[in-house]
Amino acid sequence: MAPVLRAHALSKVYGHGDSAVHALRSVDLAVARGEFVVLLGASGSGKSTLLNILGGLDVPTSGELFFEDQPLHGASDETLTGYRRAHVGFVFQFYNLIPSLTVAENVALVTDIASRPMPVDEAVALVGLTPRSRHFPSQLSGGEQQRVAIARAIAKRPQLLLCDEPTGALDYATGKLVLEVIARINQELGTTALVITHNAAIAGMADRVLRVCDGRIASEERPARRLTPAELAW
Ligand SMILES: Nc1ncnc2c1ncn2[C@@H]1O[C@H](COP(=O)(O)OP(=O)(O)OP(=O)(O)O)[C@@H](O)[C@H]1O
Repeated sequence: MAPVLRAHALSKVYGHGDSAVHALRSVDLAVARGEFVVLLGASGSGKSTLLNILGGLDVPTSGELFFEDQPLHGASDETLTGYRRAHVGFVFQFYNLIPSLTVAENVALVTDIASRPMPVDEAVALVGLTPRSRHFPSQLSGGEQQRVAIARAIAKRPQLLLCDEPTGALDYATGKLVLEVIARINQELGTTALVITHNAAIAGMADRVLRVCDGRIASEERPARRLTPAELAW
């Protein structure tokens, strides 16, 4: 099957001259539809830069990037906004929920503007928060707030779920619950998932693990069997 994302010789340089930072150095990558990819790597290795470019939040300095057959390199801001809106759900370390809106209302913000969203209740149920649907973010734990952020990201039925350190602010047990939700969405909805983490143990959940080092994909491995988050230990 054709990859959903294809990058060729993707490079990103921030700044100029002596102060130039080579955040990505000629990255080649193809991501299969429905794949669960974990990105590991030291701080500053280029993981977020890569994820942001794949998600149309940032643009490469050079190289090519395709979503299905659509070129994203050299695309206008308008095209990138349309790409993100239609196809990409983002989850970040901090949940970025609107404090004055309930769980359901936070999710509805997205479903109101999406073209073929799932019902809000369905998105909230997928992350296991139906009983908390009318609660406000301040009434929820960190892990629950992150699950609301995931519900919001997937409610528009994106092709891609891009997660940058989704468990970075959570304790062990809570982080696992959040990862279980991401794994379930990947498997039940077939959403292609890319997850950045500092936590090598999470890699056992993946179809493929990419190690990013100094702006390059230094190695990749495909675990023989995908573990469930419950089987992970760290
Ligand atoms: N807007 C920017 N301007 C200048 N340099 C940047 C910018 N964004 C990132 N960088 C630099 O690019 C390099 C890669 O950063 P990036 O955030 O992609 O790394 P990372 O692997 O995600 O790190 P972390 O795990 O700490 O989030 C770093 O040296 C960083 O300082």
